[in-house]
Amino acid sequence: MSISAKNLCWRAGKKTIVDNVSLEVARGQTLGLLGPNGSGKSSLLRILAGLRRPDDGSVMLDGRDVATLRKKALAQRVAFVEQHAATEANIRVRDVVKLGRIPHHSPFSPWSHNDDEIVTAALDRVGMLEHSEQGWQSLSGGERQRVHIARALAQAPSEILLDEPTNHLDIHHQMQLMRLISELPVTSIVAIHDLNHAAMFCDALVVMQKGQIVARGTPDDVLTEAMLAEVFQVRARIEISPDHGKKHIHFL
Ligand SMILES: Nc1ncnc2c1ncn2[C@@H]1O[C@H](COP(=O)(O)OP(=O)(O)OP(=O)(O)O)[C@@H](O)[C@H]1O
Repeated sequence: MSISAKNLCWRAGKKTIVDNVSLEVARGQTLGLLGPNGSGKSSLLRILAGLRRPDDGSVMLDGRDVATLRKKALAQRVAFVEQHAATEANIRVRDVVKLGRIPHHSPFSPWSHNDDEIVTAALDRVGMLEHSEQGWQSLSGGERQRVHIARALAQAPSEILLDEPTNHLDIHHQMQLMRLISELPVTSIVAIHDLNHAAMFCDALVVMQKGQIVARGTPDDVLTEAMLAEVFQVRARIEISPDHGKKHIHFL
């Protein structure tokens, strides 16, 4: 397995935020992480990214415990796009994306033409190449989000974790980004609220509720009217879309 977690628990005070979570994602697969607000998705992603030590359990990358990896080695393979990622300084868009190359350099390895090409390709993939020279502070919310994703791509990760990456994006860019994530030859775990996008773009889904995994499997298996009623407290009618052949949810 590319990334796996075994019996993860994380507590804040007396509250158990992530409660005995185990999961596995095969190389190149896209796992969607669903759940109501406050169900523990961001907390779980932070643990999987190695930013937070679990109180119990372990995260493995290709069978190796991340707790044994040095920070730099972890950053060379795992990229994380956080929900409220902030960049304070007013640096150019291109320089923000260049930050993604830092884990691949040492004080003795100079910036190379290859790095430039990787940064250019990452900007191009999110449609931000023409904004390369623009200052960060002048970008719109959606443009900033796309630059954060370009930075993660420039990191050339083998695993990418994204916390609600389509926040701030218009529908065209939401679709473009979800398609990009699903087509990347990279293992992806993406926290997502749009259940129709989850059906269209994810290989597998995990549903969280109160810190626990309450459903898992293919989108076809997981997205049921009963699950939506139970976990999200909404009434819905689900059909197979005649257009893309995946489940499509009509909220009632
Ligand atoms: N450091 C912390 N201390 C105390 N409680 C916390 C801490 N971090 C998160 N929580 C709580 O843990 C729960 C899960 O939060 P988390 O952000 O992981 O949920 P989420 O599923 O990502 O939610 P959303 O969909 O709203 O982004 C929430 O009730 C939150 O208030």
